[in-house]
Amino acid sequence: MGYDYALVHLHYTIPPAVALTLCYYPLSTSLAVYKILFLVAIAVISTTPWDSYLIHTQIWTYPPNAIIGPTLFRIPAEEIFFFVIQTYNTSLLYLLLSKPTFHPAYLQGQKLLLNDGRRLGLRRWSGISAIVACILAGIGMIMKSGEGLYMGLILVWAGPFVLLLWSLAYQFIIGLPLSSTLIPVVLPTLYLWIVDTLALKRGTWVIESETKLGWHLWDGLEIEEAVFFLVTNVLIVFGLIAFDNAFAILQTFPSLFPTIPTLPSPVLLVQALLIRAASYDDDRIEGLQQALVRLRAKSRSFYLASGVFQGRLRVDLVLLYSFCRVADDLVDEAGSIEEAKHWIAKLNEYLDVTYGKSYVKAERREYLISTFPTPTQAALRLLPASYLSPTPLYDLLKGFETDLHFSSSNPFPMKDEPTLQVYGAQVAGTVAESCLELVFHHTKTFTPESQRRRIVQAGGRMGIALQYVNIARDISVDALNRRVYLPTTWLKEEGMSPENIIEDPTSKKTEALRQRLLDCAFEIYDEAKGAIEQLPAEARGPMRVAVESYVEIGRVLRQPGYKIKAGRATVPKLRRLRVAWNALSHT
Ligand SMILES: CC(C)=CCC/C(C)=C/CC/C(C)=C/CC/C(C)=C/[C@@H]1[C@@H](COP(=O)(O)OP(=O)(O)O)[C@]1(C)CC/C=C(\C)CC/C=C(\C)CCC=C(C)C
Repeated sequence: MGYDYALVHLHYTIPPAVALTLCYYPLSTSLAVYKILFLVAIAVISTTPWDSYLIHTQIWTYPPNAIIGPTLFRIPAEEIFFFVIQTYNTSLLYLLLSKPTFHPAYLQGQKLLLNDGRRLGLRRWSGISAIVACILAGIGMIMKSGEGLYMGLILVWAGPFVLLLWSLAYQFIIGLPLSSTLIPVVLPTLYLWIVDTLALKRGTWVIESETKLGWHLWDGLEIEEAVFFLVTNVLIVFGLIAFDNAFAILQTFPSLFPTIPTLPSPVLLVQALLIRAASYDDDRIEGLQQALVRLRAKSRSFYLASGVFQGRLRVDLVLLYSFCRVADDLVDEAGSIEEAKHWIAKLNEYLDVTYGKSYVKAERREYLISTFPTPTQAALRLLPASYLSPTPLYDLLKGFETDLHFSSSNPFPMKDEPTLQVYGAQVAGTVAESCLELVFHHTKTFTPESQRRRIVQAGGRMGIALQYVNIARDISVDALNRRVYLPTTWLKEEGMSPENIIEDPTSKKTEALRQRLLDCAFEIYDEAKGAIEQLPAEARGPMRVAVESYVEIGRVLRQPGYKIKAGRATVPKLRRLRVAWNALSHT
């Protein structure tokens, strides 16, 4: 009996497990726990017979003075623990690195396959050929026995699993960012190579000389060990990618899978993976890709927050953002007030079509194509209207109409704070209400009607707070467009007029008014934030991140001596990450 192998765990595998757990804990979800348990179970079940055979045939031995004693099918308890902890560590690293990835945007439908099909097909078959070649080489080594035996056994054991996962999920394996594919394989592999070198040198485990090739990757690291750790990490990461690929299919196509369980069964996951790409809704995939690009380009705060929402709620929030953004841009970027009015009228008509007031639903698509510019069509078409009530959306358009007053007979419509509140409620309170409708639709927890009403009311108030932050941030940018959202009554109190702001949006008096607006924003925020804790548990943390990452812009603006650079206040990336972390860790 000895503690050498146990000490390897104590020194090298448990510390990274603790560190990764602490990092991932605030981001963890029941789906993530399910994925890890699923993978650990497969790792233990698939490795045990193979490892037991290696020990039985003495290809691989453990000196009795290096292990504590208990075994399962001759495998020391420390070794079984290795299967578990390696799978756990690599999985956590993958989950951490792939958290921001919006998997539905990486699906490849028929249209995309037609464009890129040859290149993809070539890569697919190259992968299959390489894996099959490794398996055949492994069979050859086993048949020859002798020095290639251990390498042959590794290739023949791991090869079919890699082949299966590659065949099912090669599009994702090729298409996902390298941070979700290469890095979670390379980092743990390098680390385990170093640990293995130390363990082999100390004699914690021994590879018999007659059944190994005798090649070394570096001094003390046998090639078989290097390949073993590489392929096991490849298997773990490919397994997780295949899971995410299947879940992305379930999440993206309500027409194929009208409802999905929070924890999909392995059978459902395989069913999803086996669906032919020809049955995917190409337009939906393309629309989701565009929505993601729009969100990433236009809102750092909501892009960051979108990463912590899950499943179909995340998909629909991204689509709602895209709809609101496109509608806002159509009006804001119009060349004249007439054109802006035209777009508001068309958007109103589009809502009529969508909600079936004056047209039959089949005409919706036709109306869209004949009315709106091509780049905006997918965002408008993919609005998740069946779960959203129309009133907040019509009210949002009313808010856009208020913006048109700035260049008409009433150039400064924000005469006092109540008027500003109404405007805030229209352009942002409505958005909050729509977001909350999606939350209630997509979460399982039952929220009584009276509680929903209270939450929606507080959400509306929070929307106003965020809109105030938005206005406080954009005083200079808005002044360039001859827009002053600061209430005229406040300006009068300072002996100013809206024109003074347009002439000099950076004066001391303007700064004081910015702080006054922020004070109001924070007062409303303080009053409304408690309602987030009444939301279904699975939406609370993500909603805190969405709200806090936007409110942080206001905190930056309130810092004494803060100077706005390049026209707009921004929150540095690390600070945004810290805000998200704190929002998720909040209990
Ligand atoms: C996580 C995720 C993807 C969320 C999506 C949120 C969403 C749908 C946002 C839509 C934003 C948008 C383009 C609206 C059009 C009107 C508008 C411009 C509103 C202003 C947003 C500012 O965005 P941005 O800075 O990009 O705009 P400009 O560049 O200045 O044009 C607003 C400030 C409104 C944002 C308000 C919300 C998202 C509501 C937030 C409140 C909740 C979700 C409720 C919180 C819940 C409780 C219970 C308190």
